[in-house]
Amino acid sequence: MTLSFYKYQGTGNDFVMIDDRLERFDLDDLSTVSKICDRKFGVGSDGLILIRNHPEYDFEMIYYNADGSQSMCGNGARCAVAFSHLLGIIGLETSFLAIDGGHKAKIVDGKVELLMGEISKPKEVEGDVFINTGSPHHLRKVEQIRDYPVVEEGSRIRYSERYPEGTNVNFVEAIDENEIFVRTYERGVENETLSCGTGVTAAALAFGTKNPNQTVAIKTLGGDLAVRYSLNEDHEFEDVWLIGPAEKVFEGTLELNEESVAEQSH
Ligand SMILES: N[C@H](CCC[C@H](N)C(=O)O)C(=O)O
Repeated sequence: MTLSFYKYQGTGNDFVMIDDRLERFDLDDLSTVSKICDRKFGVGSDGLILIRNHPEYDFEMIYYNADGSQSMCGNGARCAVAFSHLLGIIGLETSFLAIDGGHKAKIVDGKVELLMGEISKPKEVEGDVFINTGSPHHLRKVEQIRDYPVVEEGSRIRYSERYPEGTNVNFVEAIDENEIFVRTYERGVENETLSCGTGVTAAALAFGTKNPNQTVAIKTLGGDLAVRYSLNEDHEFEDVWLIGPAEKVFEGTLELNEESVAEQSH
């Protein structure tokens, strides 16, 4: 059975995208998800994204990390918007469904702006910070970030008893008043990724700026992102937008053995 796919990347966080509006992909077949994401035996990516129809939204995005686990993915959502535009499902604005609920997004000057969903209040954790921006993030302020042992320290925190479900771990260095550099160890990829959308959003909110209603510039190993947000009178985050590029890299076809694709009769 062959399935066509597209490869997208958003500041180096890369995804296999499948137009699954015919609902042929078996959502429970996690071994096929990991095979597709495998960088030696498959296409290779940080995650896999299915686009499906939805009665109340322009589309639904179903995201899997490379290990088959599921969560909200900010960069993946931005790539899903660009992909849905390419497929002609949407124009330049959309309202779509992800695992953490509905999101608005728009394509402006070739970048995708994503309105983030519910965000938890920052919690202090032994000198670090924890925020859930649709996926869980442990954040630590560091110096000389380029030399920081991201995988060693990131995996230690990710697998610590504090996080029975695991967490993503971000290391953040302040560049100036409104600019930070972020490196991320990602749960479900179990490695450092070149950028993490929900992670840089958490970093911007935790350490990004002293001036609310500002845009925080974020540098990552994979490229530049921005987060714009405002604070309401209770000092809660509101209108949090994640902004950045989402590029199509190539397209191809996947050879899937029969059991990887749900029978037509389902
Ligand atoms: N690995 C994350 C999901 C993907 C997050 C990241 N790729 C993003 O852009 O937000 C988790 O398991 O919570």
